[in-house]
Amino acid sequence: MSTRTAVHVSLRDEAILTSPRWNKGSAFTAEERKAFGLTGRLPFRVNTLDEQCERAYDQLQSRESPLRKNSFLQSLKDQNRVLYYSLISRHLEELTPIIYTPTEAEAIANYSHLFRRSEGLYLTFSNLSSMEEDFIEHTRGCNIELVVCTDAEQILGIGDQGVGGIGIATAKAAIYTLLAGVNPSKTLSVTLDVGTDNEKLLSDPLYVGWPHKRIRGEGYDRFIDNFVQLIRKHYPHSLLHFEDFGVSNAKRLLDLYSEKHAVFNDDVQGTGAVTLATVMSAVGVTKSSLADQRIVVFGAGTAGLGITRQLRDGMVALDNVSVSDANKRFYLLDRYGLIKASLGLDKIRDGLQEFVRPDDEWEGVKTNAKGEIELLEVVRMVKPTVLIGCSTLAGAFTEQVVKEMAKGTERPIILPLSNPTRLHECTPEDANNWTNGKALLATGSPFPPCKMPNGKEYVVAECNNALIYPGLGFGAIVSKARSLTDAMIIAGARRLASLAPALKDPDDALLPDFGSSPDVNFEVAVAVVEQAIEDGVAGVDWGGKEEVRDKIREKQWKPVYEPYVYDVDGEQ
Ligand SMILES: NC(=O)C1=CN([C@@H]2O[C@H](COP(=O)(O)OP(=O)(O)OC[C@H]3O[C@@H](n4cnc5c(N)ncnc54)[C@H](O)[C@@H]3O)[C@@H](O)[C@H]2O)C=CC1
Ligand SMILES: CC(=O)C(=O)O
Ligand SMILES: [Mg+2]
Repeated sequence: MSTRTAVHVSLRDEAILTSPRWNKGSAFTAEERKAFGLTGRLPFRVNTLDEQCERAYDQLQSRESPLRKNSFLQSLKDQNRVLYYSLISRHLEELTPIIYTPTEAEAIANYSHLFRRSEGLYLTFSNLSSMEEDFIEHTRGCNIELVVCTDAEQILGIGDQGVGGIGIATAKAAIYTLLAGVNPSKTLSVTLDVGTDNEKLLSDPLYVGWPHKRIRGEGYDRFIDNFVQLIRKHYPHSLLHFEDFGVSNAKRLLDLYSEKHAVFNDDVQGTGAVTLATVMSAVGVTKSSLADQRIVVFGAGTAGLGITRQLRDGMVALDNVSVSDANKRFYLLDRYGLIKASLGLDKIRDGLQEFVRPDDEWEGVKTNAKGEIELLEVVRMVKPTVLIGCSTLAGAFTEQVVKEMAKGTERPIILPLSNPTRLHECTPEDANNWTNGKALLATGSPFPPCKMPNGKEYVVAECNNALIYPGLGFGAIVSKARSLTDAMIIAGARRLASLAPALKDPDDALLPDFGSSPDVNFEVAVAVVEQAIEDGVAGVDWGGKEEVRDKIREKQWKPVYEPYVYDVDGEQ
């Protein structure tokens, strides 16, 4: 007999079997079958969750392509939530790339053709007048703690995906549950459908989103503001996570709302934090400090700027250098080559000004026909110790660039972070070969280990924000923090860096593997809560460090079946 307290549930019969939240399928016990009118609706045998996972895993294996596995898992999620999370938790390293990058990018790009049933909340620009009603209808009876939203303008590295963006919101929310233990019933995934500029989608007769050019300017701002005000009104203590907004909106919206609500932009802050941890781990191997690095960032968009600012803030906080000295350690490039003063205001986006290089520093340096200074020249001149790619330009880190970098530094730190896999600036294997195994590497999507010249394998760390954002967000949620402060983010990054295998063995990976990401995110959440309490922004008053750990553990949702009793006034 189970000693767990039974949950009171009011759904019966077909309604409970078709509710992904409550359905247990063949695992309903004999008593539950009787109480919920299921005896004749299920085959005789009562399965355990272990048996169900074994069967589901076999079924999954019969699908060959990653995309088919992705849609199988999506169906499973629609049928039985506990089974979905339990199955993935048991095969985390194998199945995360199926439900997240890289496969989810393919699922999103084909969203309208794969569409079977709704997931999350679709708020459409043309239905602005019913936004609140739609919102209330969808969230009735829920106690939402986390909202993940996207406007889908820059999904991973594949650009504008219109309504298909719901796929990244739900994938990011699922990762919160898998890696941090956020209760899936308390999360809301939202796509803000403001149209799309993706011509392929607009001309597709099967496109299920709003077939309209993307709304920009005042209309867009009003729509987003309506949405944010709804969240503030109905769920004032929730965390609002922005994902894959375009470069002209991501940082702007974060700044606009950060004083008013607990907001988090994953591409800016999550990517910044995981990259800070990676570089901290790498400088541990090279026995130098953050502030000693010369850092080239290729692709100065949302992620590029988020990474740059976070590394800069890390230098200031941890190495005690001034902001202006720290700014000088960075060299940013975008479509127009090196970002230098003479590029002019139209080519230098807001937020980049602090990192613009003076022209006189580059006198005499070779330019291309358009007068731009390209990556190879920058590498020649700067002799960077760190090279980061977030440009979506596959192959940008050529053999020549990487070899040039290796001439100027003993252990080049190279992070091709663009997703999905096919968009990486170089493969780790190439970077490893071109540097005779000297490069310290991490990538945005998973890659197999590289063979070192001495025959050993080098495990390539996955520098993906998923290694840290679930812990950052969960820490903010459980501490009831009014905001996710810079200090909380740095605390999370430091905790992640402290868990790097390379700390113990310099030939090992720069970050822990995804198999251990639940433990890693737990530690990140602990660091975030401790910092929130120290900074006085937490809404809880937990005493010692052990209490923080116990409370976080208590609040984690786990994919296990709770016993149910039928109750006409129970949950639904
Ligand atoms: N590993 C991770 O955790 C993360 C990886 N990313 C990846 O980073 C990439 C960029 O994402 P966002 O910053 O959100 O996009 P974004 O569109 O804001 O930034 C991309 C930047 O690269 C620039 N760019 C494009 N072509 C270029 C070229 N030929 N040369 C130089 N610069 C060029 C663009 O002008 C833009 O400024 C994507 O592939 C995304 O998947 C983003 C967030 C997290
Ligand atoms: C990982 C992620 O957030 C991105 O590639 O956009
Ligand atoms: Mg993203």
